[in-house]
Amino acid sequence: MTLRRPGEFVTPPGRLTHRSLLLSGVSGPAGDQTSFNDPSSEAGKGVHFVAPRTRAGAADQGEQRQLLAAADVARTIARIAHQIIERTTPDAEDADRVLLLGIPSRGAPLARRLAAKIAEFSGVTIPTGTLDVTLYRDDLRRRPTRALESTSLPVDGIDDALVVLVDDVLFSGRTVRAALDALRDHGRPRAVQLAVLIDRGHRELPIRADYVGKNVPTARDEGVSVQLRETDGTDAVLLRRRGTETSR
Ligand SMILES: O=P(O)(O)OC[C@H]1O[C@H](OP(=O)(O)OP(=O)(O)O)[C@H](O)[C@@H]1O
Ligand SMILES: O=c1cc[nH]c(=O)[nH]1
Repeated sequence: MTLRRPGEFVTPPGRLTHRSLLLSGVSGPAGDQTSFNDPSSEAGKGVHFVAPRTRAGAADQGEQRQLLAAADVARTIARIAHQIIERTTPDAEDADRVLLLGIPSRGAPLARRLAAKIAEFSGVTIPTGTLDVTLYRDDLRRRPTRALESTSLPVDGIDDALVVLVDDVLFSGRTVRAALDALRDHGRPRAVQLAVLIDRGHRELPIRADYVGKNVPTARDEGVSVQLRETDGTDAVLLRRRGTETSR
């Protein structure tokens, strides 16, 4: 673990090999429409379940199909940013301390982009960070050689904050489940919300997102690939044939 700025803890990628190291090292002081899964919100209705696609869907026409182009990705991120502002009112006097924590790898740049848009639209700068969930995954025995990513929490920690977890794709829900376990080792947020660019359905756990950029009905053997400038050199979302029936 290294200390970047006072109070900011960073677990370097690839350095930790055991969950106990993480625990001792970072327990610090501390559809087609964007949907908003507020149970009280009209906009959220109908987005909690995504019907499975049949195999005769668009991905059958080739090995991959573009679901979102760069401009669509930008618009979708801007829409989610507006929804986070609407729901968390970060500019209100009595607002919760809101934090955006990206789940590596692509959740991290997404969180930063959301924060930039929120600052642009509301004038409020929301602290961002990253949360590595690798050692909290429930498939470590099946895939023991995953590289560790970095955890970098805002200087004031996560206690009593409204933490918005950010990820690119929501599928089985197991990554988010791991993220909730990881969070618990860093503090006790007042509440945790989830923002994802793509919800492709096929949940295996009772988890849903509060902010969804795009619901994409998929077959289980398809794959959604989010590409971002920061990690892939370009912005796009692709639907790919995957050839496996199992989740990761
Ligand atoms: O809901 P789930 O079934 O857990 O799937 C969603 C996760 O899968 C991908 O991550 P992956 O583990 O492939 O790593 P990556 O972010 O480095 O691509 C994606 O970025 C999500 O984090
Ligand atoms: O299709 C999928 C499933 C999980 N994670 C992804 O990034 N894509």
